[in-house]
Amino acid sequence: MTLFSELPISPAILKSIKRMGFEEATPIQAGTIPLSVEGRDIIGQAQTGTGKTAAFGIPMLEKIDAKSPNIQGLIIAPTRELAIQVSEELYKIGSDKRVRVLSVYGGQDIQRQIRAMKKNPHIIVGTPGRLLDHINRRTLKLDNVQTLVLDEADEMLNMGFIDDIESILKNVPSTRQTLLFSATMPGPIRKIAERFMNNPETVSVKAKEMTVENIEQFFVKAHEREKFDVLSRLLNVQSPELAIVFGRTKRRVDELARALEIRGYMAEGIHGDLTQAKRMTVLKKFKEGRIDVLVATDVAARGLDISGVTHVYNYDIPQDPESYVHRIGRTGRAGRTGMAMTFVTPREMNYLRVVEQTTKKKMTQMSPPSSVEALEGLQRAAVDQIKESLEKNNLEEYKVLARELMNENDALDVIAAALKILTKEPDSTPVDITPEAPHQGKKYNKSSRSDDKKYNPRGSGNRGKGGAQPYKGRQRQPRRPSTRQEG
Ligand SMILES: Nc1ncnc2c1ncn2[C@@H]1O[C@H](COP(=O)(O)OP(=O)(O)OP(=O)(O)O)[C@@H](O)[C@H]1O
Ligand SMILES: [Mg+2]
Repeated sequence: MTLFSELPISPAILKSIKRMGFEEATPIQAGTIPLSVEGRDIIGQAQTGTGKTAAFGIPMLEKIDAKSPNIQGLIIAPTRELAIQVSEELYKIGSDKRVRVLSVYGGQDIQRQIRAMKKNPHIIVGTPGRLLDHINRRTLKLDNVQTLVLDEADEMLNMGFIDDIESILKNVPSTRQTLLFSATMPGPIRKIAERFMNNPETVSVKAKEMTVENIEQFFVKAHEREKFDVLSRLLNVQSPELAIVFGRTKRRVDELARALEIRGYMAEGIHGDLTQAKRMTVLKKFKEGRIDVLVATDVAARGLDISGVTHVYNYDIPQDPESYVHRIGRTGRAGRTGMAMTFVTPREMNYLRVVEQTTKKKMTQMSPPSSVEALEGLQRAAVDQIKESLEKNNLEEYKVLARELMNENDALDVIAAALKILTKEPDSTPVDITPEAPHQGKKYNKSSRSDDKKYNPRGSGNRGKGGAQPYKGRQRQPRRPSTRQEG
């Protein structure tokens, strides 16, 4: 156990960390902060939700000269929401030191960002596309950058992003310190990473499994046509506080969100084709609990830290084992517990085993709940509501009427009636979901991209993305034209 006070951290930053409620450093923080403060290049790998942001953020903030007007730190993140989140966390850690942090990302007014740039931020957190845009407009000067971080490094160095990263790096001094962090770091990507680094030290928090122990992992066998009913029943039985449902394509996400809404769930979708304003409102509503099911593509798989996510459902099995690790890692963060359910069609069973081999963790088979169990789940939720109300103990105004009901009826009947009214009985309104072809595990290839990435003409990694076609056996999916890259 290491306390933050035992690490080489200055008083101003310690003060901010303390205010955030952190006392003990997590293993990745204890393992990398001293090395990083010394100036070493680091590849840091540790499980999801174990504090990698502060692990790279604290040493970067340590080195900032808050009196200088220059940009001294650059962090590149794969999605806009993650760039925002990382900049918020760094702002908090650096607030007593008065470090200025700015996030720049696509979908936001560029003029506004240019104005913000004139206020001399010390640290920029950005997505690759928008960073390049600023570099090309000469509105971003990176010659004084001393620390560079690639958050979700393996994703950033994957085919879809590598060219942009290389172009950005040409504008950063080669004397910089480079820090790469992720929960996953496949071998071939580590090789690419080393090209950008100077004698890097790898700090990998040793764990038996790649996934976090306190996430219970299940798989549910279901045919494509059964998946939606299985999902509704699971939601009814498990009544998550907040749940994320991952689907393979944007269309899938739209259809699922709509279908869940029709069946009476508070659900909305998020994916790369929505406007940035919409993406942000959906995420805000989810964080505030105004919706409790977020349906998402892999755009929400990496890095997002939303407290209260108790359940992750992989409605479609992820494209690669890394995506599995990151998706389920949206729950079970910072020591909390969580549950992950992966839907698998009979033909995807072999691929499920590939995922298990990579994560070194077996998933437990769960049988889909019956309609009776689903109803019981909903009834239990109603009972919980009553118990909660009893605890609040503010029922005085209802007691006169309650007494009246009890005088005229049997008490058990009265309670049963109240329960029946409170129970949100299962809804079977028909919904329309276009079937997807199964994941073709055998042809599994590391260059598989999530739907929000640039189309990669070199790889064969576009399987499963032509989900618009009704399932026609083993037919190859049509090639998908280039999609806009996250900017
Ligand atoms: N030392 C600490 N003590 C308590 N909480 C912490 C500590 N460090 C970080 N946290 C909190 O833990 C949560 C997860 O941290 P963070 O998002 O940095 O994880 P991560 O390792 O980057 O995960 P991912 O791989 O999913 O990106 C955050 O809410 C963060 O504020
Ligand atoms: Mg992270």
